[in-house]
Amino acid sequence: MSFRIQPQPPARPNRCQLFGPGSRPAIFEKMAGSAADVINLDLEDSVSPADKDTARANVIAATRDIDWGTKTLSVRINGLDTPYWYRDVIDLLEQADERLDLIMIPKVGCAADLYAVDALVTAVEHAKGREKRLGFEVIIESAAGIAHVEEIAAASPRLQAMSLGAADFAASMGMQTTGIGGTQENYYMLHEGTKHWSDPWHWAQAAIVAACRTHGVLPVDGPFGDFSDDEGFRAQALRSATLGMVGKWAIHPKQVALANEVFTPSQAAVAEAREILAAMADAKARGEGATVYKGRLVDIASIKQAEVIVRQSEMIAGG
Ligand SMILES: CC(=O)SCCNC(=O)CCNC(=O)[C@H](O)C(C)(C)COP(=O)(O)OP(=O)(O)OC[C@H]1O[C@@H](n2cnc3c(N)ncnc32)[C@H](O)[C@@H]1OP(=O)(O)O
Ligand SMILES: O=CC(=O)O
Ligand SMILES: [Mg+2]
Repeated sequence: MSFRIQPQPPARPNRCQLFGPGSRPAIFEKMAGSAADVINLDLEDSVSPADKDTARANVIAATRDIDWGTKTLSVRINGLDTPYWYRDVIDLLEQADERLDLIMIPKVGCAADLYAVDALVTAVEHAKGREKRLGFEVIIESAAGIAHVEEIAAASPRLQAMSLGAADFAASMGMQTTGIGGTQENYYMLHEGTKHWSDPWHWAQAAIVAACRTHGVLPVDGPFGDFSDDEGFRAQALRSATLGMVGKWAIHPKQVALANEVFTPSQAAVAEAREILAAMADAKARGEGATVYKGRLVDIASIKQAEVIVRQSEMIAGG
């Protein structure tokens, strides 16, 4: 137990983060017109080294020239192990419109990574007199990242969201797969001759959710590479939502509606949550801490569970 109140994460919708390469400005208007809550313009792994400077210029122009509506606008910078990241940060902070909400820092391995970026961002913000304080999001996608996930979640007051990056994570962990998320053919239990597939991403997701919930950060599931497999995407997203994640990346526009559907609490789920709250209000009026709802126990913890669903639904409706 702890006497500390668990902090709430930022109250903004984050059901789907739509990615697009910064080197492909022709799709920026399409991204802006999508139903994604968050837009991630990429300067990192979807951009070839030869295109890094052009992509950076495209993205900076897009913060000024494109109407992003009420979306959260984020740019994924290059990793701290590259020669590009400092120029990404300086040019974005010196030249991008204050419409930019977040930068996403990939491949974070320890809290000091965020400290370093925070120091640079803070210096340029002061030097340029930027009034809007830039937020951060990070990707956990390495062995070091998952080993230090809790200190990373606590590392900066700018941090708003943390994603699992299945592709780089698999590579860093030495996993025998080229799949990006989803079921892995060889990860099964055998019971009386029948295969039961298990979820190799589960433990990392659970670690991320726990770190995020401890420190008031939004936990997000990253990419699902096979964009021709809608049911595979939905199954992965449903598992993530059940574990406590608030959204998932889309690496193709057809994944946006799938993510929004899964991470928006259904009308039935909201109605049931409200009924549980009503049943508990009646129980409280009778001086009881526990009661029966549809043949099952509900008690004071059930109020908190129901409030998670109602709060998420109201926040999405209001956003
Ligand atoms: C592991 C990681 O790091 S994941 C994150 C980094 N990766 C990325 O950002 C990749 C993002 N996705 C993409 O670049 C592209 O979607 C690709 C390369 C996967 C596929 O691109 P295409 O071959 O153009 O796909 P496709 O032909 O199916 O596109 C259909 C339509 O959607 C548009 N489109 C494609 N990708 C996007 C996108 N990310 N956002 C918005 N619109 C898009 C196309 O322009 C096309 O529009 P049209 O019908 O008006 O012509
Ligand atoms: O950056 C994302 C990943 O899966 O790697
Ligand atoms: Mg990656």
